[in-house]
Amino acid sequence: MIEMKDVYKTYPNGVLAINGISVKINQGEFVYIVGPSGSGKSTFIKMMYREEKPTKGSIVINGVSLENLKEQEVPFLRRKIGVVFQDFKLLPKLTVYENVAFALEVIGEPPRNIKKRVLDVLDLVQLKHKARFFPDELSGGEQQRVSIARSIVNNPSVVIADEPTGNLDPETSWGIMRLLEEINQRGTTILMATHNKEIVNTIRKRVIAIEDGKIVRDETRGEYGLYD
Ligand SMILES: Nc1ncnc2c1ncn2[C@@H]1O[C@H](COP(=O)(O)OP(=O)(O)OP(=O)(O)O)[C@@H](O)[C@H]1O
Repeated sequence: MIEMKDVYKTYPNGVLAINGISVKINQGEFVYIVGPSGSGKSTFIKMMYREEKPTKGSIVINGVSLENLKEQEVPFLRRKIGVVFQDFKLLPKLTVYENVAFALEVIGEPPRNIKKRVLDVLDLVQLKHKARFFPDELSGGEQQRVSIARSIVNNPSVVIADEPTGNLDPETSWGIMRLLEEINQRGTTILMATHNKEIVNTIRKRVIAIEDGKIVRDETRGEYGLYD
């Protein structure tokens, strides 16, 4: 479970990005985070994987309080949380296989476990046949599937996706959604910040809407709302 209590975030330049958020997200939920541009969606999710720290308030993920987490413990948190970005963030000089394997190597996974695990997740995202390709030899949708494979290769309990379909055409975006739903059906919590109205209104899930750094709406089977 993810629990935020009275969280505030002011950036060093004085911008108040999160203005008092409390929320609970249960294991296995699929949650869309929506809201206008600049409303605080990315800041909200960045605090969950400790890319940003709250100025005030507490965040507890699966019983681990992020407040008391020491810098050297952050990699342990990142094992429990997979992250997917709009611009994929693959390493250009590594192959598809190596990009995914790297996520296991950095956490010291024994080499004998790595090969099977990487091939299993590449199979899940249907890219086993492109394991030796480099990122610039793949389409945008394929690159996003590699980045999703990388995000789940450690078996995290949560996957956080910041506009995962933002750079993709509509048809490719539906494919990415099917994959995220499949991962969710295996028990992984998914948090997805998105501007994709059509997806939110078609694949209905919990919707948390953020405006001016506050939650203004939290609905079990919500709609996108009137944002651009
Ligand atoms: N690193 C930073 N330093 C200072 N201000 C920041 C930083 N990151 C974000 N902000 C500001 O915090 C506010 C919230 O930004 P955030 O990126 O969380 O919004 P968002 O809802 O994700 O927007 P978008 O939908 O455009 O991605 C904005 O006013 C933004 O300018």
